[in-house]
Amino acid sequence: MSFRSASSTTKRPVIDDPLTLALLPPRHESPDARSRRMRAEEEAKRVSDAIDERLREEKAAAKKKNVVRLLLLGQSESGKSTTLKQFLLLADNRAFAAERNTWRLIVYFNLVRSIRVIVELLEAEIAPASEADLDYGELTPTSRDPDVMQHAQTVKELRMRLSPLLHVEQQLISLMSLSEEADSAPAVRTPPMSPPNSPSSTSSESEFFVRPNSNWKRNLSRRALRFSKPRSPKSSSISSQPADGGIDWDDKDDPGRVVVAFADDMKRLWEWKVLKRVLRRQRRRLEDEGGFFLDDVDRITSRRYIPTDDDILRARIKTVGVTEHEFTLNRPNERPVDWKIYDVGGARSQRAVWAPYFDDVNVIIFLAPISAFDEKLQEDRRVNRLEDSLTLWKELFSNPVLKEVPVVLFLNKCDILRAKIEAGIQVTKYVPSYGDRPNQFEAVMKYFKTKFDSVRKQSPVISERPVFTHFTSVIDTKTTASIIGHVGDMLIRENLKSSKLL
Ligand SMILES: Nc1nc2c(ncn2[C@@H]2O[C@H](COP(=O)(O)OP(=O)(O)OP(=O)(O)O)[C@@H](O)[C@H]2O)c(=O)[nH]1
Ligand SMILES: [Mg+2]
Repeated sequence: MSFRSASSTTKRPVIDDPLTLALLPPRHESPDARSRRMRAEEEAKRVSDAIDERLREEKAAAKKKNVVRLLLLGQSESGKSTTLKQFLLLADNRAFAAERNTWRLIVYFNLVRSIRVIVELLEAEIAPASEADLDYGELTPTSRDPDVMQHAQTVKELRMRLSPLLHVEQQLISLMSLSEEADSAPAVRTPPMSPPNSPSSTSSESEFFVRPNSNWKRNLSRRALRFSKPRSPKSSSISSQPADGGIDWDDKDDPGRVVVAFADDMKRLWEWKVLKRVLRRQRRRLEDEGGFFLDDVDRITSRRYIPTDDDILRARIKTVGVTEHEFTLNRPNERPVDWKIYDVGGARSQRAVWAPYFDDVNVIIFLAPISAFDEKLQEDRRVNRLEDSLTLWKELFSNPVLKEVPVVLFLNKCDILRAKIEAGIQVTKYVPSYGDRPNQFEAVMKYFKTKFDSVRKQSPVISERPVFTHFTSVIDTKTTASIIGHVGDMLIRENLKSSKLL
């Protein structure tokens, strides 16, 4: 809305439009009258501009009011993107239908990466002692497992034999990178985060990521379907690719062909007792790590493999930057609610971008993977992952902007926590304050919750603000759907209390 003043000129233009004429200044206007008129017009313009501004603000507020804006926070691999996938599935149970062929490639990528991690673990075990391995007290190499050392030649041959399979990882990275370059946002591999001499700084420490909103999935899917390019009339009648994707047996470049060809090698390697010994020695539980598919080799290497929803939830691709997703959730007997979810990267280098979202969201889900009590941060091998989660949680509660924002805490990866406890891992060894409490799943869960509760209670800013805590395993669709329902109910209750939300 704006008022326009017609300019007063001494010489009146010849105008035959009646409305324009009506707005012209009076014919014989005195200087006083002219300045009064000009002041009035300026005032009218000021009022008009103020109204314009208020309308803009009201429109933006109304727009915000109808949308629940949710920010997912937590360290890397805490389960943020997996939680987002659960929301998308809940909004539309066919959410992944068009993406399965893309996820097939990601599952292969995760599977082959596990093989590379294993080969590198074995190689590190048989490598000649380096300076980093020396025990400076005694000036002797740290003890090597002779049972493993006697397989040194086998390990060397293994890399040779598996090289076509290891090459698939590079092939898939190129495909994903090219997909990104198509959107002029090239993908980058994260550099190893540990100090160069750290024993754990093998190349398996670096992790591939894709940039947000770069349409990498769509492009990768298109590239995946390149494998089903138009065939000659002779071959088009009998296509060896399933209609919804899967391996194209006519294309020698389809990565699935190599993955299938190495199925037995992968299974044998995973069952190799020497490997199990190395993993035990290094206290490495690959089966608890994101994107682990070695227990499903038979299924994944079947000739017509299409990922299930569960596979997609378990597949791992690291987030960098912030991705935004909008959708509508319809719940029985409730009015539909529009959601906008911000999924951020959780690695340390990514956390600087979180704060600007704090005052623009009306709920935060913070994910803390409590199974990580015995793990170190990939970015800094000196820091325990549970400690890092608590530090982040503390920082969240010292931010005054969040006084008004309800926070939901997901103490996540409870399934892995249970598996670790059942495997006999002693919590007190990694968390000495646990003392001689029973090394039992429920007791450990409760103890970790009290730690998060006490951080909140000590917060100088928001100690009174209620926090809604859930024990979660966000790869589990059924329980996560019900927890998401509770989050929705909580928002409605909070809305009634404060009339600020929804
Ligand atoms: N077993 C199990 N796996 C989980 C759980 N939550 C997440 N995962 C897996 O852990 C891996 C990492 O999860 P993501 O959702 O990618 O983690 P993120 O927080 O988005 O990580 P960044 O993008 O690096 O910040 C994935 O392979 C998930 O399938 C859980 O509760 N249980
Ligand atoms: Mg993520």
